[in-house]
Amino acid sequence: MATSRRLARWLPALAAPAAYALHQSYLPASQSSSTCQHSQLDKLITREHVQELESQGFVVIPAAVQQVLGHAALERARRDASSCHFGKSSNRGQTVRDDVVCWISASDDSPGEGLVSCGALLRGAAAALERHGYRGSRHHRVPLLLQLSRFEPGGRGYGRHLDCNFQSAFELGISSWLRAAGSRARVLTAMVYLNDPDWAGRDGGQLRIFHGPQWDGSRWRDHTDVFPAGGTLVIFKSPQVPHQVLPPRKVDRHALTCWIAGKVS
Ligand SMILES: O=C(O)CCC(=O)C(=O)O
Ligand SMILES: [Fe+2]
Repeated sequence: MATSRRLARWLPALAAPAAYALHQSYLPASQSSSTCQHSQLDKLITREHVQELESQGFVVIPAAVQQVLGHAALERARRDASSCHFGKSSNRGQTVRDDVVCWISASDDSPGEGLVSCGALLRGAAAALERHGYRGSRHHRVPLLLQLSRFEPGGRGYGRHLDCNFQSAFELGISSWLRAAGSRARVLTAMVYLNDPDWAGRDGGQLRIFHGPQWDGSRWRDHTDVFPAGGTLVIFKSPQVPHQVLPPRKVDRHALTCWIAGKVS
């Protein structure tokens, strides 16, 4: 009797750390942002970029790969991307999603020199933002695995979504909710496009970022379309910025994505 009363007293105290440990075990392997610093990216990113990200939720830096790593590196990464082995993503949910993906490991050279150098650039984004005073989130963790996605012409793109899944354990069921721990921890999405640098309007495939009403000088718009031109770097706040991918029209569309975890400030 005394034992069961003691157990009843200790059980809640034991359950909380156990639940925390279980939750942590579902987070993707990651490193602190300071271990992923990229000195050339630190020079490209400015205080103005950081202010744009803080105020409007996203920032777009055209030709970032070319400026930091050079044109040849972008071409190497494009070649590497075209020879990856892609499969359907396990994270499909209710949203239309017609891409195929391949996971690129930061601790492995096998995806090719071009992809590895673009991955290192992306993985340096959190440290570069911190260096220039970013305050939107903190305690950044950078994953070891990056997503390479391919959208093919004729598909439906990727419907409007957030990169964080905030559905409750009741809605998802406990095991899917635990598996979504990594997605809930995301605070920043950093992406580079590995396409033709001259990607144009007729090619489709825009990333449509929804930001609420903004005056663009001639009319109110609630979204901005970003062309996935090769080398463009896009960073946005994962929990707050809904976005979608319009279907590409003629050629395959490749993007390398790094989801940075942390705490929203
Ligand atoms: O490729 C893009 O532009 C965005 C892809 C995307 O939204 C995602 O993978 O979650
Ligand atoms: Fe997304």
